[in-house]
Amino acid sequence: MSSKKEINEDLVNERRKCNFNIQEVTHIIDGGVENTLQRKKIEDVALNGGASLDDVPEECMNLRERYENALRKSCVYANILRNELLEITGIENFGTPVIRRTGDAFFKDISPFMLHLGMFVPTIMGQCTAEQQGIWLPKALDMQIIGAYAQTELGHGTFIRGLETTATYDPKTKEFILYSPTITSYKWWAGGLGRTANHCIVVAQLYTQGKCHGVHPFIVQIRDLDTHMPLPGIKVGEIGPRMGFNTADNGFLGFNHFRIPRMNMMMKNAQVLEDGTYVKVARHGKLTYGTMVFVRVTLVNEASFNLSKAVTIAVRYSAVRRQSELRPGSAEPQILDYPTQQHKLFICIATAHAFQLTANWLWHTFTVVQAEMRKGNIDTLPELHALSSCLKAVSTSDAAACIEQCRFACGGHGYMMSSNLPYLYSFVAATRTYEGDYTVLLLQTARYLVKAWEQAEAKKIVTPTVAYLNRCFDTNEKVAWTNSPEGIIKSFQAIAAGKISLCVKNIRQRIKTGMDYEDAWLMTTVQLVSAAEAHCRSMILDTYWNEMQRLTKTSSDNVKMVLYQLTTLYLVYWALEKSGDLLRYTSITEGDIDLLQKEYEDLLVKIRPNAVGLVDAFDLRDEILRSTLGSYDGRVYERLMEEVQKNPLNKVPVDPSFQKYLKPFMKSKI
Ligand SMILES: CCCCCCCCCC/C=C\CCCCCCC/C=C/C(=O)SCCNC(=O)CCNC(=O)[C@H](O)C(C)(C)COP(=O)(O)OP(=O)(O)OC[C@H]1O[C@@H](n2cnc3c(N)ncnc32)[C@H](O)[C@@H]1OP(=O)(O)O
Ligand SMILES: Cc1cc2nc3c(=O)[nH]c(=O)nc-3n(C[C@H](O)[C@H](O)[C@H](O)COP(=O)(O)OP(=O)(O)OC[C@H]3O[C@@H](n4cnc5c(N)ncnc54)[C@H](O)[C@@H]3O)c2cc1C
Repeated sequence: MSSKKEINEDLVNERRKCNFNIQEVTHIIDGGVENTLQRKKIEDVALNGGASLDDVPEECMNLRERYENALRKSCVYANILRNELLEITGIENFGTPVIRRTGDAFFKDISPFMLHLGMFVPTIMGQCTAEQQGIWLPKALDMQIIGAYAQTELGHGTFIRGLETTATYDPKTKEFILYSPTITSYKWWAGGLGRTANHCIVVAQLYTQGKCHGVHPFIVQIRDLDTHMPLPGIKVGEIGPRMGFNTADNGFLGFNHFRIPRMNMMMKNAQVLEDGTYVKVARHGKLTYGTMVFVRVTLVNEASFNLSKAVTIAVRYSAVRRQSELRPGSAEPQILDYPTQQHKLFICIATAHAFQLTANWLWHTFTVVQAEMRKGNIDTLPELHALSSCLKAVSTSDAAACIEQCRFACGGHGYMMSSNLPYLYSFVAATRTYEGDYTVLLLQTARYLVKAWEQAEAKKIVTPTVAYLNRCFDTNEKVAWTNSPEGIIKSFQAIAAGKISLCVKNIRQRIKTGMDYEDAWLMTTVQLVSAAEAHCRSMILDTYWNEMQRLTKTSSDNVKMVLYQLTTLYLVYWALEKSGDLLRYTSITEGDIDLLQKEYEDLLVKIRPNAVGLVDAFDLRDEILRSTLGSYDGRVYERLMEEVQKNPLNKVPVDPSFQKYLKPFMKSKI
């Protein structure tokens, strides 16, 4: 066991073995040297005081203490944010992933301000007119008002058109009347709504001049700004303990004929004039869903970031942990030396890279589409919706599975809250559901793919992300298998095209048997989800491979080599995972699959000496990792012991409940 200041010897050796320049890889992950410098600057400012650390671990507090503690830290952090960080990032980038990342040094669970910054402010930016932004944005950015995003109801989350809350315009008073007509119409789940927010965005069915115009967003004050009491006509509270997000005070909200001024309707995309006339401004009916698209785009980055944390913890721990013996009497190996452990972990490093590069690419696409829309061109929105839907679904789902694998890789200690792995898992598991459930979003992408297929069939040129359909359309034969990165990507495109084609064929056949289109679609949804997933995987593989090629053009040889090995590992891993599909849609043989398996195992051996270097390259400060198992110095056992001292149960040698229950119980007769 190392002394307090020392770095664990095994980790020292691992770092000595690493044969590439770690900083170079950090710059690639960050998207350039400038970004790394900016990130470090933000981290230095945000984490300067080490204000994040709790005397008692969050998990040892009761619900109320946890909430209060999270609020205390949120205020500390928000002060740093508005007084110092905003100046560094600029308003337009204040929600930058880097700020989100430094926030994790303060909260193991979640900040009650998360939704204010993550959705309330972006919705004001995206759904308000310039005049409305002038009113709300400065107050929101300065946190004079704190908001939530209340869309989901007890009865409906997925099906937004089915929301029941009504906002009825009264031209006499120039107000909207908000009403919750049923128990299922109560808003449910909104983060920050239960105890913290004094305002929220409410998505409600708009009625004016006796007609319903569908769901629209409104900005609503729900609590008094001085007393914080709910305003008359508002019923608000916390929904109760959940698997994670326990400090986010997710809330419920009901309205009893609650009135808000006309101008509190967010009017960028549609307006209600003083006399009650409804005016549609937007050229696309779904622009009111804009905040969701934005958050889905950011969630791909979230998936990568959280996974990079989990795998840093698990790889460092696996270098420190020794277990079993390979031969009788031999020294216990580091568990990282077991190929099965490498199989669990190296794919997680590669996945974090794949999602990071895909997230950067998606963010760029998002900004291009936004710029086009500002010019009045909405043609690229459907493609963005299809892209962000499937990438959000697959990246959050894969990241959750990988984080759970990292926990498995840490054995019993991984189950400790102090490892931080359970927190990471519960956070990312929620991302698979919120902001659009996995299946539901893949079905949105499937709609787009079926249309694209029909266009390809009509010999029309389709959009860039589905351009492979034009190429694959005429191929009746199986695609020729070649074992190369390009060959694997092409094969995945063939799988996606084959699956989409089959879906279209099955829908048409079902219609021929007398089904209407909706039923034929419904009966094909299992295959449609699979087709959308295949399309998404082909895009991730393609983006990861091509972006890594581009980004390493000027890198040193060893960096090129290790990143090539990692990218190839990812491609080969997925080829093996989907070998059934490859056998169906390409000319791959059993022999080729054996070769792929061998290549995969060889790659594990090659990557092994650089494993710790690769996770060090994520450059995650200990304050952000917050893990007894994953710190840079590898003092795993000391930290586990230190954590025991902080456990309130250990404050007294005999628990008071002994006298109360255990002693009388033991002394009682059977
Ligand atoms: C001080 C402390 C600091 C702490 C640090 C803070 C740092 C801040 C930074 C934070 C950064 C990141 C973290 C963010 C974290 C956020 C946490 C979020 C928590 C969770 C929030 C929520 O969950 S909010 C609620 C989300 N709800 C949903 O997503 C619902 C899902 N359902 C839907 O989207 C729709 O109902 C659905 C699309 C499924 C169907 O809609 P519907 O109207 O019925 O449409 P359809 O009939 O199916 O389709 C019609 C056509 O419309 C097209 N379409 C649908 N949606 C869109 C769209 N969004 N854009 C464009 N087009 C769309 C669809 O494709 C159809 O087209 P077609 O041509 O007719 O086929
Ligand atoms: C931690 C957390 C935080 C949240 N924060 C917020 C927030 O701040 N604001 C907010 O408004 N909401 C929030 N939500 C709500 C969230 O957006 C919804 O829970 C989510 O969109 C899923 O909707 P649902 O709960 O109605 O699930 P349901 O739609 O009821 O899904 C249940 C099952 O039915 C399936 N299903 C549903 N519809 C279909 C379909 N058409 N085809 C096939 N299968 C279908 C789904 O795949 C799923 O398996 C939060 C949720 C969580 C868990």
